[in-house]
Amino acid sequence: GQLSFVVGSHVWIEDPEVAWLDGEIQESRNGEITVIHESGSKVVSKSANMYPKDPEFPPNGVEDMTRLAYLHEPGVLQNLQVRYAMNEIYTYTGNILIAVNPFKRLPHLSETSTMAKYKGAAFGEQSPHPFAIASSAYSKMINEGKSQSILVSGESGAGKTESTKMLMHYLAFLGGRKATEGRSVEQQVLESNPVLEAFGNAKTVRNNNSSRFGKFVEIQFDQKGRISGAAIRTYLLERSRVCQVSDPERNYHCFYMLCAAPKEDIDKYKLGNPRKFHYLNQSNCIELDGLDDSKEYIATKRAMEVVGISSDEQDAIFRIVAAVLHLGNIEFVKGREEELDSSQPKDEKSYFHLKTAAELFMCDEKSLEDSFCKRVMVTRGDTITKSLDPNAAALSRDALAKIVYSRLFDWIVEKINNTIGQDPDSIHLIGVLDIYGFESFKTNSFEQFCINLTNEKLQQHFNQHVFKMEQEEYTKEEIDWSYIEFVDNQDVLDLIEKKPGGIIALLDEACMFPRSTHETFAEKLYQTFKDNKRFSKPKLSRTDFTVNHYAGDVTYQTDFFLDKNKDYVVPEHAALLSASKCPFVSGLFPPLPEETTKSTKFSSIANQFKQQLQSLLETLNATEPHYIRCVKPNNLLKPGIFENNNVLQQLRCGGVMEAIRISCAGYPTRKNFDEFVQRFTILEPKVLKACPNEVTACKRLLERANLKDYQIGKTKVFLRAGQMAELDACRAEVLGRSACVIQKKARMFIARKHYVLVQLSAIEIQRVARGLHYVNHL
Ligand SMILES: Nc1ncnc2c1ncn2[C@@H]1O[C@H](COP(=O)(O)OP(=O)(O)OP(=O)(O)O)[C@@H](O)[C@H]1O
Repeated sequence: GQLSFVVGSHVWIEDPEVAWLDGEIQESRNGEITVIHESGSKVVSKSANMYPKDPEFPPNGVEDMTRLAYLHEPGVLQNLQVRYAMNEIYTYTGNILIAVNPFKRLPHLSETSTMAKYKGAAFGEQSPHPFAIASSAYSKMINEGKSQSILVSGESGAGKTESTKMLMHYLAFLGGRKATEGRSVEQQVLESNPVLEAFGNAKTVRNNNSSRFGKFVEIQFDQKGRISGAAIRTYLLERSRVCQVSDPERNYHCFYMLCAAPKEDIDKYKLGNPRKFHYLNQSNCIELDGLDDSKEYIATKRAMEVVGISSDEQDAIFRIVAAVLHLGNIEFVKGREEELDSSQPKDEKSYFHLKTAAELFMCDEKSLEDSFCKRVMVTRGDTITKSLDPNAAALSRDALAKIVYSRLFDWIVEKINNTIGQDPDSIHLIGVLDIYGFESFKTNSFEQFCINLTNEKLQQHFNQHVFKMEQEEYTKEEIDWSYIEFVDNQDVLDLIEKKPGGIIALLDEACMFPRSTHETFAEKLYQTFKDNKRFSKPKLSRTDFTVNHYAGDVTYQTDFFLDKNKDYVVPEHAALLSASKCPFVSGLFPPLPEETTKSTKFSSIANQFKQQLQSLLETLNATEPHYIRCVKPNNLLKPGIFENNNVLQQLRCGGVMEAIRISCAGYPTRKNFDEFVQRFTILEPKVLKACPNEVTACKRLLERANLKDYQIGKTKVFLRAGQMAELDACRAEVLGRSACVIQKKARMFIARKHYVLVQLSAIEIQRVARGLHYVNHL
C-alpha cells in the first residue's frame, strides 16, 4: 500500500532490461516518486509502477512462495533467483512445484538416499522436489483411493523430460518389486525413454535433446500399490522435421546413430557419411558435443531389446530409417514426354537411391518411381494417369518419407505398450504428462497453433482446478468470501475449436475444397471473426491472424496450414508399401476398410488432435492433478545464468503468477480446528479448558497472535498467505521462552542440589574438624 512508499524505504521499480530494479525512495511528491538506484541512477515514476521491497527478505529465500511476506512479481522473481544461485532449483507455490533448469548435473538431487528421504514424508516436510510431488500423489492414491496425475509443463528445454524421468524413477522406487524373473514393468517403462528419444527427439535451437512429441504415461497400480502395468500415449509428432531441417538444428537422433553404426550395418543399409544425405545436410549441424552417435546406436538397440523389440524387428526399423534417408536423395528433373508436365529421377545417383530405397522397403522399384512421378485420378468412374512435374514429384517423395516415419514411430509406441502390458484389473493410476509448453515465435505455423490449443486446454483445466477447488472449499465451509473474477479462457477455446464455426472447423472446410488457398482461408477467418475479441487481423498482413491467448497474443502465418492439416495418404504410396514383401513394412499400411477409402479421403490432423486432447482431458478430469512448472532460466542453455525477463514471461505463461494471485486473494493456508489448536495451544496452554469449544479456542489463539484477517469455516481455520508463518513465529517465541523457563528451573534445581550437598558436606567437615579438635583437647 501507499504507506510503504516512505522516503528511505526500498522498492522494486519496473525496468525494461532486468524486469525489476531495486532502489531507495528519495522523494515522494504528488504521486510521483523519485527513486535512486545503487548505481546512482535516478528514476521518477508513479507508485503504480513499483512495489514495496520486503526489508526482512530472508537471505536464502523461502521454500514456498506463498510464505513470502510480500507476495508480488518482483518478490517471486527474487526468491527464485536467490535460490537458483544456491543450486536450490525447486520451489513451491502452494502445491505447484517450480523447477528451474540447472543446466548442470546435481547428483545429490536424484540419488537413492534422497528418494528414501521423501518416502512417507508429509508434503512440505522435506525441501521442494519432484519426489515430494510423486510421493504425495502416491500416498493420496493409496490412502484416498483416487487416481492421480502429474502435469509437467514448460517451454522447450525447460527440463520437462528430465523431471518426468525423475518422477518415473521415484514411482518405480515406491511401487516397484524386488528383482523378479525377467524384466519388470517399471524397468520397461524407464527403458522406453531412450527408445522414444532416439526416434522422437532432435537437437533444436532451444534444446539439444528436444522431444518433438507430447507424452502421457499412465502407470497402473495393483491393490497393494505395486506397479502392475503401464501405457504410453503420444501426441503430434513433428513430421516435417523428417524432410526439412533448418540450420543449426538436427533431424531425429536415429538417423545420425544409424550413419555411425558398425561397418556391417552401414554396408547392409548402404549408408555412410551423414553429410551425403539431403535430409541431414540441409543443416550444418551433424555432430553434437558430448554425444557419441555410435555409442547411442548400441545403447538404443539395447533399450529396444528391453522393451521387447526383437532383433528382426530392429532390423526392419533401421531398414526403414535408412530407406527414408535414401528417399531424400532422389532428385527429379523434367521427363522426356515433352508435351506433359512430367518428371523422372535426375541421374545415376538418383536411380541408385531409388533402387536402394525400394530394396530396403522390399517393394517394386518401378512402382516406387511411379508413385512419385505419376498420380492416378478417378473422375466419373474413369481412371486417368497424370504425370507430375519435378516439384510435385519431390513433394510426393517427402510425403512418403513423412508418413512412413510417423507410422514407424506409432508402431514403436504401440509395441512398447504391448510389451509392458496393461493391467486390466488395475484400480488406480498415476498419469504423468510431459507436454510442450506455450509457444510464440517470430513465425508461428500450424504446429504452434496445435501446441497452443493444448496449452489453452490445460490452462482451463488448471484454472478450473485451482479456482473451482478453492471455490468449492469455501462454499463447503460456508465462509464469507467474495471471489476475485474467474479468468476463464472458454472464449479462446470456442474461437479455436467450436463446431461448427471455429477456426479448426473452417480450416477443415478449406482443406476439403480443392480451390481453397491459404489466402481464401485467411479471408474467411477475417470475415467470420471480425467482431471476436480474441481474434484480430494484423495490419500489415493479408494472410496472418492473431489469437489473443491466455498467455498473450500470437500471430500465426497461414501459409502451410492447409497442407499441414491434411492427413492424406497418397493411395499409390499406401498400395505400394502394403504390397511390400517385408511383413513389417506392409504391416505399417494395413488396407483400409472399403467405405472409408471412398468417402473420407481427407482426414484432418487438427481434428484428430482435438479428439486426442479431449480424451486426455477426460482422463485428467478423473484424476487429482499435481503440477510441475519447468522454467528455463536462459536461452544460452548454460548454468548459473538467470534472465529475469525470460523467467517472468514463463511464470506468466505457466499460470504461476495466476496461481499466486489466487493465493493472495484468498486464504491459502487452512487447518482443521483440532490440528490448529494442537499446534498453537502453546500460545495459551489452558485455552481448551477456558473455551466452550474448539472454534472459540481457535479464535482466542488467533487473537493472541494478533491476527485479524482470517476466516473460520465449518471444520477449518482459513488463513491469509504468510499468516501461518506469523503464528509459527509466535509459537517459536513462546517455545523459546518456555525453554528458557525450563532451563532456568532445571539449572536452579541442579544448582540447589549442588549447593545443598556442598553445605551438608561443609557442615560434616566442620563437625568432624570440631570433633577432632575436641578430641585433641582431650
Ligand atoms: N534436473 C536437471 N538436471 C540437470 N540438467 C537438466 C535438468 N533438467 C534439464 N536439464 C538439462 O536441460 C536439457 C533440456 O531438458 P529437457 O530435455 O528435459 O527439456 P524439455 O522441457 O523436455 O524440452 P523439450 O520440450 O524441447 O523436449 C537437458 O538435456 C539437460 O541437459
